[in-house]
Parts: sequence; C-alpha cells; structure tokens
Amino acid sequence: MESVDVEFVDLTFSVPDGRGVKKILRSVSGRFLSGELTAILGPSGAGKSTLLNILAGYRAGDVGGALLSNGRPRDPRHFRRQARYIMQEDLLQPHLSVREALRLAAELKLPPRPRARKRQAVAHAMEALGLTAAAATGAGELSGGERKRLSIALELLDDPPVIFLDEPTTGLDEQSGAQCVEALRALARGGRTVVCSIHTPSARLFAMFDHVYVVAAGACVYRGSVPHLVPYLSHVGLPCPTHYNPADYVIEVTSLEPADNIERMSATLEGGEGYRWRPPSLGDALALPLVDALDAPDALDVLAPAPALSPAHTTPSRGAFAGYRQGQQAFSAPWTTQFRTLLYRHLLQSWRDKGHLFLKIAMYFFMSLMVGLMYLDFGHDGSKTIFNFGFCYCCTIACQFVPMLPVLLQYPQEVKLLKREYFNRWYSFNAYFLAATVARLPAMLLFNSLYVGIVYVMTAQPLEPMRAAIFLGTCLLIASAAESWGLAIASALSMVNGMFIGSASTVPFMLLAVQGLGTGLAGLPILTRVAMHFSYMRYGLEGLVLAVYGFGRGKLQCPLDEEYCPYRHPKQILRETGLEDASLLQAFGGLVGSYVAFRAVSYVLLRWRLSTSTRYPTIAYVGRLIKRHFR
Ligand SMILES: Nc1ncnc2c1ncn2[C@@H]1O[C@H](COP(=O)(O)OP(=O)(O)OP(=O)(O)O)[C@@H](O)[C@H]1O
Repeated sequence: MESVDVEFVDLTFSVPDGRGVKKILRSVSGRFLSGELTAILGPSGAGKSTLLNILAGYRAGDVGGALLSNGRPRDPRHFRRQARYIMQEDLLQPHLSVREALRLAAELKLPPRPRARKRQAVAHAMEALGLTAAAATGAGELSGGERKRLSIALELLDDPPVIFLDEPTTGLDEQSGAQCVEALRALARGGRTVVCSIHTPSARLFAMFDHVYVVAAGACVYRGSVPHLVPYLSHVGLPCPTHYNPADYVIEVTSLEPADNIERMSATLEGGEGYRWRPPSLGDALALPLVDALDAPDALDVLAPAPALSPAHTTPSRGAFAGYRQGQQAFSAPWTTQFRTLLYRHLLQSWRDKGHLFLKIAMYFFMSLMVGLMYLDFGHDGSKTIFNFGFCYCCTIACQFVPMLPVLLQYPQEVKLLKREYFNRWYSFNAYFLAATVARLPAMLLFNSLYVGIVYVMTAQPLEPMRAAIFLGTCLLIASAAESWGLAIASALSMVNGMFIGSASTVPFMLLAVQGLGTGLAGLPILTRVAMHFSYMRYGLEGLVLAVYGFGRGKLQCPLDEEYCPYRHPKQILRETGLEDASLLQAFGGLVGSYVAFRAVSYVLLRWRLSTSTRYPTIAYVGRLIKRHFR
C-alpha cells in the first residue's frame, strides 16, 4: 500500500507589498503522516490557506524551503498524481444527481475496464461519505454538508494517498461539520494523509483530529497531538483555563498584540526535537518515539472523545475504491473517453438547465420579432435598400452581442470548476477544450437558425436557398467568433471586468465594420483600411450584404407611390457602402480566421490560468499584474 508522509522544512513565502515584501510564511517546518487526520489551525490571516496551497502544489512560485515526500525531495509532477486538493468553494454541476456526478467522475478518472470496478468505486464513495440516501438528489439541492461530502467523494474515486482540504467545515452547522470530519478521519484511518485547514473548531470537532498544526502570523506556534495542546500551553506559560476550548484559546492568545506569545511559542518549538511537541517528562518516562507519542495515555485526554455520528462511517482502506494507481501514466482514462464524457456532461448540463434554455429561446424569439417588425418587408423594396443595409448591420450586432454576454457572465464560474478538476487531474486540458468547443455548437446552430428563420422571412429577403444559406452561415460565424472573443476575455478576467472589457472592446469592431460607407474604401486612410481587416464584424457585414444583394441580383421593384428609387440596383448599394469588391470567400475566411484566432487566445489564457509552473517568469509577472489590477 502506497502511503505518503508530507514534510516541509523551513518553508517561506513572501509577496510584494508596496515598496517592500510581506512575509506570509516565516520558515515553518512540519510533517503530516499517513493514517492521520491533521488540522491546520490559526487566527484569520495567519497563513493557513497559503500553507495548504503550497503543500498541495497549488501555489508554486516564490516559495522558499524544501518539500519532501516520505523523507525525499518531492517531485512535483509525481506528487500531483498522488494528492488531491478540495477547495473551500464546492464547485459542483448543479443539474447532475450525486450518483450521476460520481459516475461521470469515475468515467473520467478511472481506467475504462473493468466497468464493474467503476460502479464499485462509486458505491464505496457514496457509502464512505454517507451519501447513499442522497444518491438521486441533484447537486444543486444538496445541503451544505452533503455538498462538501460530495466534493470529497468525487476526489476519492481514484483513491489518492494524500488529500488536502481548505476549511471543509466552514459554513456547516455543528452536526454536519462533525459528520464531515468523521468521514475524513475514517479516510485517514484507511492509510491516507488527510490535511485540512480549519477555522475555530468546536471542542467536539477539535477532539476528532489526530494532529494539530497551529500557525500564527506566518510562524508555527504548535505542532503535536490534540491532547498535548493543553500541557503545551501550560509549558509556555499560557495555561488554558478550565472549561475553555483549547482551540479557541490558542487562537486567542496568538491573536494578541504585541506578538510576544507567538515569538515565545515558536522559539519553544524550535528548541525542541522532532516535529511534534510532547510533554518532556512524559516523553522521557515513556521513552516513546515521537510518532507513537500521539497515542498518549488517557490521562492526557483533556477533551472528550468524539461522539459516535450518524450515519456511521466505515473505515475505507486504501484501495477500497477503485484500487487503481495512476502510476507514471498521465491519465487513467484514454483521451477519447475524456472527450466523450466531458461532451456528454456539458450537453446534459445545458439540457437539464431548462430555465436557462427556455429563457434563451424566448430571448431569441423576442429579438427576432423586434428586428423583423422594425424592417418588415424592406428586403424586396427598391426604395428601402439603404434601410435594408441597416438591417444587415443590425443582424451583425445582434449575432455578436447575444451569444457573447452569457459567456462573459457564466464562464468565469466554469473556469473555477475547471481549475479544481484540472488541478486534481481529472482530464487533459485539450480534451476539455475540444469538448467545450464542440458542446457549444448545437445551441449556436439552434438559436441562430431560429433568429434567421424569423427575420429573413419577416423582412422579405430573397427566398432563394443559396442566399438564405449564406445569410445563416454568416450569422453563425459572427456568433461563433463573438462567443470566442467572449471566451478569451472571460478566460482571463473576473465577471465584472469581463463584462466591461467585453462590451467596450466590441466598439472598435463595430466602427471599423462601417468605414467607407458613402465614400468608398479608396478615400480611407491606409491605417483604417488595414485595421478593417481585423474586424470580424466587417467580414460579417460583407457576408450578409452579399447574401442579399450580391451574386448578380436583379433590379428591385420601386413602389408605385415612390417617384425615384436611387438604390434599386443592388450594384449601386454595394458601391455606395464600399462593398463593391467584397468577396464571400474573404468574408468567410475572415470570420473563420477570427474564430480560430480568438479560440487560440482563449486556449493560451486558460492554460496560463491553470498553470502553477514558474518556468516563464515574465509570463508569471504579467499574470500577477493582471491578477492584482484587473481580477
Ligand atoms: N497574493 C497575496 N498578496 C498579498 N497578500 C496576500 C496574498 N496572499 C495572501 N496574502 C496575505 O497573507 C496572509 C495570509 O493569508 P491566508 O489566506 O493564508 O490566511 P488564512 O490563515 O487562511 O486566513 P483565513 O482564515 O482568514 O482564511 C493574509 O494577511 C493575506 O492578506
């Protein structure tokens, strides 16, 4: 059985702070053993999450000191295969039931065969985390405690030897928090190393941990067993009052200013031997090895043992789940399985989110009717060709904004989920990216067909299959390019900044699309003409206008009540709008090129967001600047 002891020596971490640096971790050392449940405790802002992020490998840059696995320097790539990190926010697929979420995760994380083992792993995970009764409940309807336990169960499927959790009990009531910690303790008993940061635990919860690591102002102020904390506090001259929760007390005394207590406590630990403090007299008398001292005599059990919880959790041993090791293999499931499963999950989520789906259909329907009524019957009217050009421009704007805005709103949240799953090695980035790209196509086709079907008929555009197909194809390409532009922005920025940048950045595209109107292109400055090649809306406008007026369309009817129709010749309107020389090939090429370019930008930005590597310091620096000022 593979067991991994996590060790860190003289770990330091600083961040730039104005003109100086702020030390967040100040030379902390410790060892977290397999088979134990460890709590990282401390006042708010002490550095618990930072320590956890570094230990999990989630934060890699600017870290000083050494990280070891089983006493040897840690290979970050190998460790990533062994460890899972469960973040504080439960990022789940709200429209999947507990069983579905676990089955899909098993599909992604475990080798394809034998299939029975996957079912077994799902059943074991549900049983171990007390989720069997909620198997059919949608993740969106679960209680806070169940959500947390589902997050843990999802990471447990491939049986990782090390599990890190950031504040798993935050936001849970006493009972749910205790159930969660009970489940974690059972997992640790099975031979795993389980480490979690925790915020002001109750005495009952605190007593359930095997090992406590207390951080204050970036320094370690206690490391040892729960029962030894009270003697330790007396030892450093800060006796814990009777009936006082030692966890609360240690946080209280280390929060006080000036930081004398912190200095004294960390100096005591530095002066001691090994990674765990134990009462000197007891240690000498029993001559216990440091680790064995955890099973200290009952006389020191100043806290009541944890009461039995319901549901009773079994003690799943390592290997009780799938029994698979990822070993040196990159991912357990083949690439095609990852792609297929992610595509299915994406489509299922979209289909189940009926409210959003109907809202979108209603929105497209409403917008189509509005546009159709505004330009009703303009298409065949020789006196309204210039307004019909306006209809084409209106379509480029509609096809651009409507698909882009939901992406700017929703995608930042999806990126968080992607970060969690990708970091925990559920799938390869390429499989995700391709699946997410393909999964968007059916909705894009449906909504744009609905829009074009209504406006094309209402505005009386030529009912010729080729022209209608070009019109629809152009609208689809505009929408796809706009959505990709939105994805590129949302890949790097928060929702608020993305909404602002996304909306503002479309203005140049829109302005460049109509340059040369009335004057022709020849009179435009060279810079403007060059810039126009970068506006996908220009290509979109070209495609739509060519669809209705290009390809040798004959003279349009001039109504009897009009004396003169200056633009009844389609060639005339093409000349006046600077589109005389436009070609469909160039328009489609420009739109496809924009789509591919925006996708490529979004690919690179997403990869950067997911990377914890420090191989490219310049990129890392630019990334930090973006994070600090725009995210
Ligand atoms: N990137 C950063 N830039 C500047 N300061 C940072 C950065 N990351 C963390 N800090 C600071 O480091 C300190 C420790 O942060 P950390 O999130 O690790 O604390 P914590 O103990 O987990 O706090 P809490 O319990 O409130 O979540 C805090 O004062 C925080 O403001």
